[in-house]
Amino acid sequence: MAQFTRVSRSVGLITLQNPPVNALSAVARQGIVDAVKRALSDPKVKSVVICGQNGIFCGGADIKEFGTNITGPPLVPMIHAIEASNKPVVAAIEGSAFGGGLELALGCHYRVAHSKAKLGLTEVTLGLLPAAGGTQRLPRLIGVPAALNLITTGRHVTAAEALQLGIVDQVTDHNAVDEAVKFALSVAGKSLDARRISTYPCPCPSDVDALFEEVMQKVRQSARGAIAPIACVQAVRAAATLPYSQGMEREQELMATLFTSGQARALQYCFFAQRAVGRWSMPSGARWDTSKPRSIHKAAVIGLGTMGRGIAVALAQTGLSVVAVETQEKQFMEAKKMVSGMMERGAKRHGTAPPLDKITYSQNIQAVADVDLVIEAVFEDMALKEKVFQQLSTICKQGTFLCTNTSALDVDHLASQTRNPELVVGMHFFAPAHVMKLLEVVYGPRSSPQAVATAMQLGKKMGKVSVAVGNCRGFVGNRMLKPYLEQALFLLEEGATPELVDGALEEFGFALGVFKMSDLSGLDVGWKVRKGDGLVEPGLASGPSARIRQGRRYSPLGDLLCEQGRFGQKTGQGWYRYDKPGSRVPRYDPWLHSFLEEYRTQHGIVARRIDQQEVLERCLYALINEGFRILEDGIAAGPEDIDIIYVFGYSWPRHRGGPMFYASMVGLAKVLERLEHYHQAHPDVPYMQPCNLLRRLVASGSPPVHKWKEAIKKLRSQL
Ligand SMILES: C/C=C(\C)C(=O)SCCNC(=O)CCNC(=O)[C@H](O)C(C)(C)COP(=O)(O)OP(=O)(O)OC[C@H]1O[C@@H](n2cnc3c(N)ncnc32)[C@H](O)[C@@H]1OP(=O)(O)O
Repeated sequence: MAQFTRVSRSVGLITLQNPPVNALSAVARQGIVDAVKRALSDPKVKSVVICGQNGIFCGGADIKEFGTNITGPPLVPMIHAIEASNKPVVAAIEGSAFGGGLELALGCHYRVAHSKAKLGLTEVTLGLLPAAGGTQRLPRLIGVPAALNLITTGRHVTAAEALQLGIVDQVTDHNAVDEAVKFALSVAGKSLDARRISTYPCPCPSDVDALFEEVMQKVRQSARGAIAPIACVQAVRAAATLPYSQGMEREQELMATLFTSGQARALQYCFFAQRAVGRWSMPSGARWDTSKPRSIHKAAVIGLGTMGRGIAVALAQTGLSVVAVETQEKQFMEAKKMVSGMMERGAKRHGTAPPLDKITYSQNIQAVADVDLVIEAVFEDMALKEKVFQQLSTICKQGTFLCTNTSALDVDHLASQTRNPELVVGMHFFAPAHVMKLLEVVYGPRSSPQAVATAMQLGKKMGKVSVAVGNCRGFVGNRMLKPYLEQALFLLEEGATPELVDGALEEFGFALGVFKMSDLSGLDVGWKVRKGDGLVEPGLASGPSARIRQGRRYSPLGDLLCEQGRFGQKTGQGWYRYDKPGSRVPRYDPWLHSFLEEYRTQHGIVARRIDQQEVLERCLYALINEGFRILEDGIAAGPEDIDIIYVFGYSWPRHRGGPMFYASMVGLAKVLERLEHYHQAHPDVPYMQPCNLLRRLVASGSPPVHKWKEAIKKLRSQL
């Protein structure tokens, strides 16, 4: 797992060999310890280079080992032995040096990086801290403020930035291992006294307390309840205030509390879940590894509203030729200006040229005749979309994939409007489409595996986390959101306030509570959908039927607000009030509170005290129960798919691992018991009735989340 060879006569070359990312597994660590010993004891070796095979230095500790009985030599003494060596050791960094990989490099006396390499102390993203000396060495090397930034965010830096910060000594466009060997030859025999980072004093600003207080406040705010970033600040503080050996003790102490925490488990689950969703499968048996995608060179976007503009930008930024079609004159002119502005701002941020020439605009749908793939992004109206699909089916060349960016509508019905329904899939982007990472790829019963594979691959190329899901109203994300939103409204009816509900959800870790989020998205969006579904009945201000639709409990609160022209941020009033239309800071609105009181009186509801726990249980368990139904229906292939959709598309706090992982952490029996309780209390809310799959999982001993897929398969075969 680490090969030792002698090169250029006197350089000991140690190559990490643990594909695919040269992670520091027990065997790899043993290999390094053995190879270092060999290099140090070989009198012909005057200096040493450590590199990784296949163009990647090291992806850090082996995450798969966490939670198991870890054997083999620990990282800290291994890195100390390298630093203490009396022969110079040079790290040759190609590809990635992340987490323990960068900590290993910081134990070396010199670092040479390829210009395309990326470096980072990424442990915080896994709920940990850089506990192989990273929190103690990095601040000594680059100073406290820069180290805090890297360690608390886990962000990746380019080789150029690493050079600027002083993390690496040389950057090369040539072969980094060859350059490191040359470097090692040049430093052989030189004193290493000034090269051991652990011996450096930590450069510190004069007012350490003030600095750390300020940083801690900022980190707490952005952490949304995650504990690892806080522990990272505490560990760096130890570097700034204690001698190295005591700092190391503090690092280990803090790590011990993180290592076994539920948050670390959740974040590590997300790491693997994110990769697992790429290995998609369909109920037909079609899979990622047996379905060949087609290359897309030219794509079209139909409809340049908010979504269409974002999609066009995202496609152009991927390097594709894009035909952007908008038939309405006013929208066409406005969209052209907006799209160019979005690309220019994006390019400025990345220091690149805006890909303006990648997009051609047209007001005529005939312009899409020769594209490989179309993404329809017209208004969310089935009749309009039907018409567009009928046109596309006759205009486009043979074999063009036809995709719809719908957030809820029936993809199979749209496929039925075309000559080749197998070429039709849904591509559900999230707003703003050029920024948000999530893409739901929706397959209908007639979508071909190739169409799904192509949309999944295109999503990946666009930098999206793509999840393949089945076709049903709202797919996965929005279908689960519906009971969540409804519960929030019912809670208001019963005595809660928007502030109370949002406060509970934000404390849980959501960036925005449900009412702030609705104000941001626009209340009119849901109103329009409810009108389309025949749920809005303006005449029914009171009486028992005012709060019942289709035999189920219904809350008209949202409709009543919309009737008042309160659409949220855009009108300056919604569940909160805003200083002016378009303002973003929600403020307490006395009008809304009187309105709620009047509403309750009108409907004979006596407000009761509702606590945060009830808010969380009702909103989250309703959403989770729908998640189980989605699994039962085969709309999502596994809990990982649902969790990744929620983490990337709905700001579910990553350190809680997604709704299905969260349910497994709470305990399925407890979720079942609470759902039963709430269903008994609210029998007119059918979706609170615990789903059969949940009952069966509990009956089969509540297997851990990574075993659900298998358990579901078994349960299905028993039916
Ligand atoms: C204390 C804690 C310490 C000291 C640590 O070091 S914690 C680990 C810190 N390391 C990281 O955070 C890096 C994690 N890995 C990545 O960011 C990326 O994998 C990569 C940039 C290194 C490579 O990216 P890419 O080429 O796109 O490949 P994938 O991400 O798809 O990964 C390929 C497979 O390798 C598995 N993998 C990646 N890193 C590790 C790791 N550190 N330990 C174990 N396995 C790892 C990854 O899961 C993929 O496998 P599958 O899941 O697809 O089976």
